[in-house]
Amino acid sequence: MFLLGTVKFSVEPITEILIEVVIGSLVILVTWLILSKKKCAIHNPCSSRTGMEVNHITHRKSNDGIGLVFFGKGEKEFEMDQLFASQAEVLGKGTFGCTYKANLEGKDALVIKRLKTRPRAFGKEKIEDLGGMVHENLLPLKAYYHGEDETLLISNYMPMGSLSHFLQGRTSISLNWHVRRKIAYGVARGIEYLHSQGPNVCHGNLRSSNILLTNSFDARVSEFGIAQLLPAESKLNCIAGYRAPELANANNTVSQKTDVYSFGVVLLELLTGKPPKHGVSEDLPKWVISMFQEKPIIDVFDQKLLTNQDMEIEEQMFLILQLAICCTFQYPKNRPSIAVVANRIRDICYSGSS
Ligand SMILES: Nc1ncnc2c1ncn2[C@@H]1O[C@H](COP(=O)(O)OP(=O)(O)OP(=O)(O)O)[C@@H](O)[C@H]1O
Repeated sequence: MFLLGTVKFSVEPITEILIEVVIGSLVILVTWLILSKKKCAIHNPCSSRTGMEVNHITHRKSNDGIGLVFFGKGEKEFEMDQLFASQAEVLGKGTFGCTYKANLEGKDALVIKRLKTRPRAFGKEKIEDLGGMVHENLLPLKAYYHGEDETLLISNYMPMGSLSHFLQGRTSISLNWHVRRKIAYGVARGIEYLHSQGPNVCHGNLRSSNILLTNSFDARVSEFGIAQLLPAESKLNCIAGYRAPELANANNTVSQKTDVYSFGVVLLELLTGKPPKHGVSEDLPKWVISMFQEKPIIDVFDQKLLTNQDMEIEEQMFLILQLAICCTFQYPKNRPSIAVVANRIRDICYSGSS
């Protein structure tokens, strides 16, 4: 059980830790009781265990180190002139700069992120590291442009849009539990892959608008690692609602544990259907805990998930809720690693018959 190994006492306020330990112990007990009834045949919903593509990435660099650089094995698909001449629409202004959709004639649409700050020294090498990260649950970088005045990151446009687009009701499609748990597991595996690249590698800005969906509702996490390209921005990132409490301290920066916190908030969004900032000031994790004290647990869940009265689904939702609470524990050392989280989601959701 993941929690026992991570809980340690220290000089921090003892009451806060005691609350986390009590919640954690309950999680362990209930999880053990429920899962001990289940069989262990694992049905992995994804094609491969690791999700890593077998193709090794080959970087194609411009000769002078400045200009357009493509990742992968494909041919150079376009020139900068074509990109600048294309029809572009603004998708939004995010933490790291403006994002455009570019329609090039006869080609699939592209997304271009124009970084508002120039990456620090060695930024190009770091972008190339990001371009080498390939996993089926990450949206790969297709190319980047590093010019005299600006840096652009280029990826494929995902027509289905983001998870937040679906959860915040901007479409009439309502995601059922099977889709939501697949997204949760996919995101966990994508982040697990990122974290496996080194102890300091993290996403740094995980949120539901950075989880893009394929036509079959598979998750592709975007914007990974940009926070670490632009360290000056890393304080600003992780917008309110997804930001782990320790980032309030000016000495702390994003880390694998702050990713786990943000992932816990995404899990809560999937379970409750509510935005990460619930009400005027209340964070979703706090709202969920306050609901425990006042109402039956079932009232926490998105009512759209409760229409079938399926006991097995409700049991899974309950267990994933407990996991989300562990991910959003106040103290980073009490949070599980993302690898443990991914395994728990697999055990909870895919170890039975469904
Ligand atoms: N490759 C993509 N395909 C489709 N939509 C995308 C793609 N990349 C980003 N978007 C969408 O474009 C919008 C603007 O993205 P942008 O990254 O600028 O802002 P954000 O994700 O809201 O904020 P932040 O950059 O702080 O994470 C978001 O709604 C996002 O979901």
